[in-house]
Amino acid sequence: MCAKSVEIPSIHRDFIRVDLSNYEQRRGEIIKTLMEAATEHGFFYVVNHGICIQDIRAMFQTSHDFFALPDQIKSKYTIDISRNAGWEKQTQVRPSTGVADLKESMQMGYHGIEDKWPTEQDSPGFRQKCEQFMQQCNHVSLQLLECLAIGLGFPEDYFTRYHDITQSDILNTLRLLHYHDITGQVFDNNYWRAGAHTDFDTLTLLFQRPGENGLEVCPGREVSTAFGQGNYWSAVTPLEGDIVCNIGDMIMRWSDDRLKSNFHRVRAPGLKDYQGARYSIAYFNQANKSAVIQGRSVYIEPIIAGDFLKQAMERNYNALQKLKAKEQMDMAQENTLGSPAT
Ligand SMILES: O=C(O)CCC(=O)C(=O)O
Ligand SMILES: [Fe+2]
Repeated sequence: MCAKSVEIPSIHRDFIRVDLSNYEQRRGEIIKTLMEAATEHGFFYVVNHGICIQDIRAMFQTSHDFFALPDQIKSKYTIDISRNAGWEKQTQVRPSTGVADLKESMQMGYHGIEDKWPTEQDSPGFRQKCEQFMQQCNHVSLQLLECLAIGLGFPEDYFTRYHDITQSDILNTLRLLHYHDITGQVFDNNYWRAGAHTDFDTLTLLFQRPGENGLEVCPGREVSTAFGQGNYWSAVTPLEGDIVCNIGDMIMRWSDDRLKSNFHRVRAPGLKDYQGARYSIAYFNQANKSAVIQGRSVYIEPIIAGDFLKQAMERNYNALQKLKAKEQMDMAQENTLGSPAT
């Protein structure tokens, strides 16, 4: 399965740039461009979004400083999967690869995670910077969600009223990612900085740093089977200040598949590439846990957002168990075939 996803060829794509400047005056134009981007590629750049480069750089610096702490300190904030908050290092195994991503990450939410915020002593300014950045990401996200609702023919608050960060059941998450420096190292084909996956959420905002390449997408309608075994992968080049946005599974279902969530991954660079560290920052929008996700034509069966996520995680877990069982069977078969005849 993993080897196959490597075999999919790559092509260059120019992803659509959605310009959010003069939002109120240009909303109609923005909706048009956004709908094209969200229904065709599912991945697009968002530019002139109002988060200034200095703030983005400062957030990256905060992330860098946190990850530079000894593991002993970071492990005080080890991830709690049930709250999707905290620190993990090389523990996320994707069903597309069967091995842990070559990365560490730190996830923070809005409510109920007091024990997962690093103390001021451990990471000065971390909480304040993250919370400020989350507010900025939320502002951009609400504009995009509003435009998507109108573009789909719904009332403008159709999605935004279910992404209410003042509610205690908000699931929006800020994820800081650090892919380690692997200079001089060579990994097998099934090792990825982030294995192929779709996001479970409604809308992801992703910040990258120039030169730290590796993000690839298998866009929209072309994905036909599981784990990125669609037609072509395309690189999503990091452009400083621009946000890379992608549609997630939750809003794909909510929109009866009109908005397209698609597979993406982060390649582990080879010896000929830049193999230094990569830092990225993702802001995942998810509907409030109690929100009802209901389509109008294809997915008319309502589902609570919390259950949707639970089911998505269970599907992932089951796919991983299946992969492991298959690997064990293959290994047992190889051993049998390879054992000397008696
Ligand atoms: O780091 C990246 O560029 C992508 C991360 C990602 O896809 C994720 O965390 O879901
Ligand atoms: Fe992702």
